[in-house]
Amino acid sequence: MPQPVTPLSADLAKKYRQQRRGALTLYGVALLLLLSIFVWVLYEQYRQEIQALETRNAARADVVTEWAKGVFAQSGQALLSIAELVQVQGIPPQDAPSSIQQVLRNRTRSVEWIDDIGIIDANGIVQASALRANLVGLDLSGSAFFKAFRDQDDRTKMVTPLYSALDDEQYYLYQARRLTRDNGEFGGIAVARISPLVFERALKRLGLSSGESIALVDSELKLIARLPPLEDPITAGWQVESPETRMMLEREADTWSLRLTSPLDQRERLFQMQWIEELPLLVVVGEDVQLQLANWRQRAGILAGVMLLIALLGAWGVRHYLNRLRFEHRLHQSEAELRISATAFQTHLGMLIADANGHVLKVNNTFTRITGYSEDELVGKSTRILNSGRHDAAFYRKLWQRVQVAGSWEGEIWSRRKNGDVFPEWLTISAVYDPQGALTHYVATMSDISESKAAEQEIHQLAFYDPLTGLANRRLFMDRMEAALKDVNRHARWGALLFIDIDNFKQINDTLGHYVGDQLLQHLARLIGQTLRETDTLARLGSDEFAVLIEGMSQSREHTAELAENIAQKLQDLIRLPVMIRGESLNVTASIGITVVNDHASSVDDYLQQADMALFQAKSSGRCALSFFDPTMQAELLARVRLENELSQALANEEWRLHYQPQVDQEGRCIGVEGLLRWQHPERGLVMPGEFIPLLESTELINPVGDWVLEAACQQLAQWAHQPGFAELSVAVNVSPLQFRQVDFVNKVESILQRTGAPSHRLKLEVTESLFVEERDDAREKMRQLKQQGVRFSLDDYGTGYSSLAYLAHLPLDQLKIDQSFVQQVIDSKANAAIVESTIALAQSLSLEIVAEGVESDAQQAWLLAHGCQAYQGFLFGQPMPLDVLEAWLRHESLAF
Ligand SMILES: Nc1nc2c(ncn2[C@@H]2O[C@H](COP(=O)(O)O[C@H]3[C@@H](O)[C@H](n4cnc5c(=O)[nH]c(N)nc54)O[C@@H]3COP(=O)(O)O)[C@@H](O)[C@H]2O)c(=O)[nH]1
Repeated sequence: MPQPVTPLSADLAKKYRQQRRGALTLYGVALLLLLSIFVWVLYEQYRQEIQALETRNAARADVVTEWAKGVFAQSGQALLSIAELVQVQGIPPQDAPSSIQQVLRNRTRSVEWIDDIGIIDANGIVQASALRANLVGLDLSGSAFFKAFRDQDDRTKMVTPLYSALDDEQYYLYQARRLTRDNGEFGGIAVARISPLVFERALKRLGLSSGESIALVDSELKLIARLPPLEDPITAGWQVESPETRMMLEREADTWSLRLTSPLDQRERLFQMQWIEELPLLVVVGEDVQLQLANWRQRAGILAGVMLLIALLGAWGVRHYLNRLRFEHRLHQSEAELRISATAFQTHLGMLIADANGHVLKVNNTFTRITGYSEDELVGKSTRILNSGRHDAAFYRKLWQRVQVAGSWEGEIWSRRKNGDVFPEWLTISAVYDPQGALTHYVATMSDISESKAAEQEIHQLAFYDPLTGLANRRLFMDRMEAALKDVNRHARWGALLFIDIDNFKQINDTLGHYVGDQLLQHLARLIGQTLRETDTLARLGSDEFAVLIEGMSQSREHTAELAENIAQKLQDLIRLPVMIRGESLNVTASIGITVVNDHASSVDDYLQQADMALFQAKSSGRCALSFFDPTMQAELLARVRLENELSQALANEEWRLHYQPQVDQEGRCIGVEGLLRWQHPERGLVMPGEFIPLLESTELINPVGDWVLEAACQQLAQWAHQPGFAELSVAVNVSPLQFRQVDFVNKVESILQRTGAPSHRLKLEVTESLFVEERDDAREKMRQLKQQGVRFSLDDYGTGYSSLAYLAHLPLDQLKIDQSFVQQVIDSKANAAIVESTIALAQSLSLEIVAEGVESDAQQAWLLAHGCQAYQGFLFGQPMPLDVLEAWLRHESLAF
């Protein structure tokens, strides 16, 4: 019992893909999260580092600021004491050094960073200098800081940016204090000169960490002091060019922090800048960012390493998981495939697995069912056990070569069942290779195609063979003809095509029944087949029509025709031999049409048509005839076909006309007319019945056309019935035997009479003796029925047939019509005269009217009258004429009688 194959491998693959996608997504999300945390931690640390740096810088800046403030507070104190002293003592004159000079010196010495102290009077003249007597008397009234004190009453003290000293051209800071007299007036200023070196020395004492820088800059961004010290030319008074710093100065903030590349040593630093309150001094503390972030970078490196490790561990885990997933998926897939294989193995196809040596390893149930061998009987055996013996060694050699080269072979092959039956199968053999490319197995699938082969054979048989005789049918015959035409050309040898038609076969069928007819056909098929060579083709094309194709007969047309004629005669002789079927001895003959196949330019249809025409000609010349195709006959037949087509359209095109020929009595008075059919052809004009009546009869078109004649004649009778001079006229019409034999002929005539209202006793139907050759009783009965309606009958063309007089006597006839061939010879031929005489006598004895047709001369009329015939029809009295001409003629004649 095959197991259900679920889930399908497509589902498995989908599930596997989903799980794999899930795992990868989870890993990716975790990695992203971890990376985010890592970045966040690093950023936080960085931020803290920078913050710590800023805090440290600010603290340092505060220290420097406080220290600088202290410096200027001390020197300011010294200046204050001098100011108080001057207020008390006043400014001594230049030439009288006083104790004030000493005070100035003392103060200069007491505050180590004061380079010199001087006093400038209210006019801006240097009055005293602690250390530089040469400065005394110098006029500084134009200096900015002096003007500031002189012009601003409320200014008490001031520290200047760096100024270059006039004496030594060194840069100094100047700290000044207003001197006020007792009366409160401006008394000048006390000025302390402070060397920038004092700051440098002081900063050195602060001690710098690596990468740290501390600088003091004046309000005009001139460098006062800087640690670590810079090399020449960057010394005190050096103008710091830093757009960022200038920008910050312009913002007028007290303190700020910014990160920039130092314009002094080009190292990137985080700077803390801070104005020293009330002093034109800017403290700039910087820390080398890269140096300070070294630890942070180290930590970041470690963190990145950890992060990478985690990512790798995660990747390893995911990979491991995916591998496991893949393994499980393959496992499931393999299981599913195994189940599929197991199920597939048990299919409606027979399956066999053999090893590389062709020894059976396994077969399925279907194989067992088809071959009859159980698995146990086959396992270990060579697959040759199944060979049917219908194929030679070369066949099997090619088969296995194909398997080796292409990896597989498939085709139709005969095999043998266990019970010995040979059967056709559709076999597929596939070679199986291991991953190294070595052949390991063969897998064969097979299906028993006996039934489909049989059906195929049957279909082929039905499609190409006649079921009754087993001969080729028209289709197969046409194919063979096609092939033969090619051969004619290739081998330059002519052939012949014979159409054989059994004479009067229909009669045999009708009289002896279809079974006998079939038996006869089978007998003839065998007979003809035995006579012909194997290379000839015999086919049954229609009910009793056989065709024979004989190829490669001769290189000359005449010889081919001669041979074909001999064969045809031989066949006719054989067919003529009596045969016993169902106790009946049958003698049949055959007509044969022959055409020589000599030209590949003509098509198969052309040749079939030629043979058909030849057969038609043969049959036209009577039973057991033989005829060769004649091109003139072909032209005639084509004309006939064209005429047939035109005739079939004539009724619809209203091309039929009825002309009337008068019939007169011995006085010349018109006693009736004969209606004669004419065809008003659109191109050929008026066509006489001799040209078309036979064709109308052979195509049975005579029936509808005959109906039209009857209808036209009756309508005319009805019209004349009320016209004086016409009412007494009878109208005779020719009725073909075919028309008369119609089952409903009597009904048709009756209904025409009824419909038109024609007086039935004025209608005369002209019938010929041939009507009574077959089914004479039926004819007589129909005549009798119509006679009861008043219709009259005339026996036309009397004398040309061989009617039994005894039988004629029993027919309900009214008139005998002497054929014109006798009438016209009545004067010149005694024989004809005798026939006419006896005909008149017969009519008289049977009490029949007698009318002579074809009377052309007075002598003929006189003779006829002399011998008792008193009614005449002929050109002597009038030709067949259209109605209006006839009516005019009658009026003229009626005047005459
Ligand atoms: N079934 C039908 N057959 C018909 C019909 N109409 C005519 N026919 C048959 O055609 C035959 C020829 O007819 P047609 O050519 O019209 O010839 C008729 C006369 O014209 C001709 N005739 C009469 N008098 C003379 C004469 O003095 N000389 C002369 N050479 N010919 C003459 O005879 C024909 C009449 O013959 P018949 O019918 O036997 O009286 C015609 O024979 C019919 O068989 C039709 O409607 N249906």
